[in-house]
Amino acid sequence: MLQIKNLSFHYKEQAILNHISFTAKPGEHLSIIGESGSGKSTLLKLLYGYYDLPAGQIFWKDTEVLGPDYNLVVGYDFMKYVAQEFDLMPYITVAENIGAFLSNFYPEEKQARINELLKVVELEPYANIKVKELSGGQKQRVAIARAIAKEPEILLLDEPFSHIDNFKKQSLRRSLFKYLKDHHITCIVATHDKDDVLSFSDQMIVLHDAKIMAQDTPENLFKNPKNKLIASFFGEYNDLENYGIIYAHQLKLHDKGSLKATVKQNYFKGTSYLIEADLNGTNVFFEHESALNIGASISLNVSS
Ligand SMILES: Nc1ncnc2c1ncn2[C@@H]1O[C@H](COP(=O)(O)OP(=O)(O)OP(=O)(O)O)[C@@H](O)[C@H]1O
Repeated sequence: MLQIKNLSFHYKEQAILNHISFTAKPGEHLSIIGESGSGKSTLLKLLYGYYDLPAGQIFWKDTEVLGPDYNLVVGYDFMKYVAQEFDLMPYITVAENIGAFLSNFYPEEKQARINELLKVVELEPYANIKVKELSGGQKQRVAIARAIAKEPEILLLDEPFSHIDNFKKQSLRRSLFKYLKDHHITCIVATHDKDDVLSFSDQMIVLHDAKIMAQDTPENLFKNPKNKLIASFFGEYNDLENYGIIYAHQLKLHDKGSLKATVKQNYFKGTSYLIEADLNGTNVFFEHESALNIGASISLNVSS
């Protein structure tokens, strides 16, 4: 079990993290979300032992994670960290980078393991290309493969797909998170992307004002967002008098709807349109299968 006990941290005077406590079980997948600057990366670095803790403790099983005051070399064998800036060896190939920390004792096993990892991150065609010739997204995939090469017990991922295009992102996400679950690797992900969280995380932590503002399953937080910050992570929403937070997909055009509004703008979203309308002087957003005439008077209903 990963245990974070009453952790506080500051770079200068201002607290970045204040009295943070949570746990993650072996094999569990936990996401950390929060606005830019809320301390997600700092928290991952602290979990990795990158800084000394002014207050609080971090344990993995019986081992206390300690910072550079206690460890000559930052980090522990049971844990790997893929930072936003990945640190690869540019003049050797993708396969050599992935295998850099694997034992040379059994060359065939080593090659099989490299091939398996190339498959997980979908980089088989690039095995023999030098890393300096790769794009940012390809480098990010090499960094992920190298981090899981020696099967860590915990993997810390900071915005793991931020450099990866939408063509690859969906299948890569499924492939990596399935691999981690199958191998019982605890995974802590800092992310801005709801798609990293909704289908894959067991728990989700929302950081705000240096504290944990909410912690629950993604499904519970999605279905009952207790404030606008949480709702905004999941999508377009409205804060309606008498109703509270209502996502755009919950507000529907309805002949007998009690909310009278005027269409202001249509935004094509692929599977539907996001319609912006004026409701008593307030902008509201709802989804609809087609665009509506600007200026049209409409009635809306809230559906569950
Ligand atoms: N090395 C540092 N020295 C001083 N302040 C820092 C340092 N690293 C981060 N900070 C500050 O700490 C706060 C938290 O930064 P952090 O990178 O942890 O946020 P984040 O939630 O990961 O942001 P983002 O989503 O933009 O990556 C920010 O205000 C940032 O400016």
